[in-house]
Amino acid sequence: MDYDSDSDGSHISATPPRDPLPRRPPQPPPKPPTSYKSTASTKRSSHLDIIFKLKKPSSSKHDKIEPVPEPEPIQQPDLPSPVGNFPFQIRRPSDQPHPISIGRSLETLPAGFFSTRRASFSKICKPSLNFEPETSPEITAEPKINGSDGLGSTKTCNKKLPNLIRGDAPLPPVKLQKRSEEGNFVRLNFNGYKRKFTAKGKKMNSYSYKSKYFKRSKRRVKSEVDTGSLCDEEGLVSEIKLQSKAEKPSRCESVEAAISAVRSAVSEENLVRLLKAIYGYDLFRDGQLEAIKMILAGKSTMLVLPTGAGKSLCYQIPAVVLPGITLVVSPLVALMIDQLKQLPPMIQGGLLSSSQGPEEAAETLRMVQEGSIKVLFVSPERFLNADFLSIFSTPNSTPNFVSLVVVDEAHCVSEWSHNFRPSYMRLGASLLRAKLNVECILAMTATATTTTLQSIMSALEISSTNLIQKAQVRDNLWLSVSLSSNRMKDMLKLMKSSPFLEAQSIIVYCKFQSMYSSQAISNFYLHWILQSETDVISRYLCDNNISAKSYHSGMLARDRSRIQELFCANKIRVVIHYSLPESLEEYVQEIGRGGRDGRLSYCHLFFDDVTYYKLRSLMHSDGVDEFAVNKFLCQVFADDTSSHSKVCSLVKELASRKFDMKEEVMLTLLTHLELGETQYLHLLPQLNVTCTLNFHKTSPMLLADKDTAVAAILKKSEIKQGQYVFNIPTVANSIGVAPGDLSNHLQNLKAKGEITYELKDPAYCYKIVKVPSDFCSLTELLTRWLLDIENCKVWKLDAMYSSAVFAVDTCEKTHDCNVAQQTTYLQERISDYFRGDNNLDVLDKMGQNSPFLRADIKVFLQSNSNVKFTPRAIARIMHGIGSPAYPSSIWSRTHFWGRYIQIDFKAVMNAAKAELMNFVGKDAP
Ligand SMILES: Nc1ncnc2c1ncn2[C@@H]1O[C@H](COP(=O)(O)OP(=O)(O)OP(=O)(O)O)[C@@H](O)[C@H]1O
Repeated sequence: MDYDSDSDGSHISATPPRDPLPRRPPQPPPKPPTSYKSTASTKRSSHLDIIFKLKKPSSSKHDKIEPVPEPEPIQQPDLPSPVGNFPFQIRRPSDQPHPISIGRSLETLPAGFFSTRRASFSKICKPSLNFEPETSPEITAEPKINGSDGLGSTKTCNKKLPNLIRGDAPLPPVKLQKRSEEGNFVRLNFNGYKRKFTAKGKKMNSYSYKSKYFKRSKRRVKSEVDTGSLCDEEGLVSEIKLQSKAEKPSRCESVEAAISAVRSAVSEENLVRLLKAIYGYDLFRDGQLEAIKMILAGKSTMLVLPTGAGKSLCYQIPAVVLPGITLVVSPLVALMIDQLKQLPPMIQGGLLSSSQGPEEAAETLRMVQEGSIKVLFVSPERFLNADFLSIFSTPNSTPNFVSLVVVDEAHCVSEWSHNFRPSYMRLGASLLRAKLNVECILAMTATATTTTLQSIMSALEISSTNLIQKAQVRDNLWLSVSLSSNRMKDMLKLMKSSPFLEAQSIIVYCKFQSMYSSQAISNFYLHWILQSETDVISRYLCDNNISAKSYHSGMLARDRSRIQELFCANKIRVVIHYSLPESLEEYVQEIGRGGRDGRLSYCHLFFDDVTYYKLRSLMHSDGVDEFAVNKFLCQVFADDTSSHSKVCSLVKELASRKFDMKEEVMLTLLTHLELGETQYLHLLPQLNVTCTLNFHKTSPMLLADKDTAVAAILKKSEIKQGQYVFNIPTVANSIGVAPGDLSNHLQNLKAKGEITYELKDPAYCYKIVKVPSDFCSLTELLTRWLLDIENCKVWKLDAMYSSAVFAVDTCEKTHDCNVAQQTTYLQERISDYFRGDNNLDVLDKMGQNSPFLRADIKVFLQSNSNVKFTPRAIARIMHGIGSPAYPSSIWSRTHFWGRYIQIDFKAVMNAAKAELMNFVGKDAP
């Protein structure tokens, strides 16, 4: 395949670029869904005409690669915005001038449509959303959630701010921000003022002082008072709660006494006493006491509490009472660090992460073994490590036995959740019991549908009677939604209106990062630059005198943690979604960043159809076909030998391109092959498998005479430019040692000055346990499973989009648009969704066909006749999404990139399949 070909001749198009298309017949009436699995048949047709304004298209390549577009000026005069009202109108799509109904027309977009600037803003003279709640609560209203805030909260932002992506950026490659739960958002100190505080000490747990993570700039932290604020040069202010040293001794004594009391009798009275002694709180919040009692009774528990409702306390209290270690499994290092920081001073904590140096990890393990760590945070990948597991396979009498395993973000266990992680599949109850000898498991999440809960509880063997579930959205969050065709302008207006204007801290969630090309210093190359939407928006806000900082996964960890620290402890009063979330789970989790101290907070969501279409396409970016799964399986088992002790490896990048499969998808398949009904393989920790080695002291032959490893290296290496290049597992297998042992041996030789070497090519490593007897049925099974996951993601997005459309519609109907009405509607909708209500209305606004689709595919195939395509690869290109074998940096240059984003992905795949059959006769896959 020629990736360098810039011109594919695809400027010749069957689609008349700017002519209006014939109308499609109206959509059939909606059908109620049956289950998320049968997405295609369960989605309801739109009863609304969803429209959007078509901008003058740009078909020039150069238009596509313009730098970040600035928002267009508002064409119409500003309407007065009454205080407390939305500064613009919430409207149904049909309010837009010159509507083009997606239901009836516009099956294709002119080339480059999505690369044009944003549609211009138009104001509508319709009733506006009134932000005055019926009961007129103040923004400083007291907590509404159960229980009191006692000493106030120290824990505010932190963790799992979901992986977001981008908004309506111009076409060249649409790309989700690197998936990370740390989030991509703009954080604001709306008032932008600076305050200087001095403070007396930092809150630390007894272990944390050793960690590099807790070093803080002395310039910014000085000690004086118990509660202070940090302030950086740009005026972002964050409050930190600090613990007075004088308080410690008496507190420790009362904690000891309270722990003994609970150990002798797990009564409510004793637990409240312990709560007071450790945290200073007077009351448990809803669900906490019940969960703690259940865990202390040794019962595995499923806990579903909203974000910020106080889940951490539900394992921290048992951790001090139970005799052994509490292992907390978290999906992200940032999350672990944050949770470790939040441990009360009397709970000794530690963490093990891949980002630690060997000395730091060894020190933590030493402390674990001597029993001086009570709470240990680990990633699920750690469970692949036999050495780690062996530490805990000890009798209950030793200091390092595990009393409790906490699975945080437990929804990651389920493939039907919004954030499935294959490594979480490893946390099945049978493995935890067998390897860790643990009886009690606590699974915690803030967002899970009934289906997700069922799959978590079945994997972790938690009885249905041990489910503690409270409302998914706290009632101190006021929710509103508006459709916007110029989100930047609308957001600015929103922020400059009440009550947003009064808020000190605002989070703006963004979705995408996009690649923009820019002329490089040398004129010969075009460079692609990753630009995060958060950067664009924060720059725009700063230009408009609002102090804002960008925070996204593409930033340096150091910069990120500085911004996080500065903002973290602030009481976030406003959450703005600049882009549609991918699911109601994601929405709920993100709005949960607001009002964590229980005070009233406002959450506004902007949505638009363009973002919806882009996201809908992206939901198909992980999908794979039977053909690819079959090729993948053949490769995985290609190395089968009679000896099952041999280690096989699959270089991630190469395999990903070869099978056109994302790395996470390959890992999902491999994990299924290990943990599915039949165990076909045993996964090992990932390794860099390609070694490039130089000899320095002794000649290679002489060294090989006395060293069998070196002899094997000489035998199995290729010599490239005088260097020995070999595969670590291959050499290790040939001398019957583990790859890790060979690596250690190489390190010794290096220390003696004999060799230098470099390792590259991260690879999945595994041992084959059993070769499948029937590749075809296994292929079919795995493909079906992945397809169900793909459909589930699409359904979740449709449910999110429909909720936004219906919330706007609800407002429209009342002509009064009070934010309370939207809040009530969204709360009900969210609870129906999480309950798994089968009557949930879900719009299906995707077109099913276009008269030009087949003809365009034909032209595309003709102009790329030297390239092999699958129907899915063609559909991805027509939807403007890159894949490992057809990267967006190359394929976004085609004229057809993203042209059929509004036609259902499967319909495009079917058309591509038919055209491929015509084009290559019987050879189409
Ligand atoms: N009983 C209580 N009384 C007062 N404040 C509490 C109580 N329990 C917890 N909190 C405070 O509530 C805040 C949020 O708690 P926590 O971080 O445990 O929430 P969470 O449910 O784990 O949130 P997330 O879903 O983001 O992980 C913390 O500041 C915590 O100290």
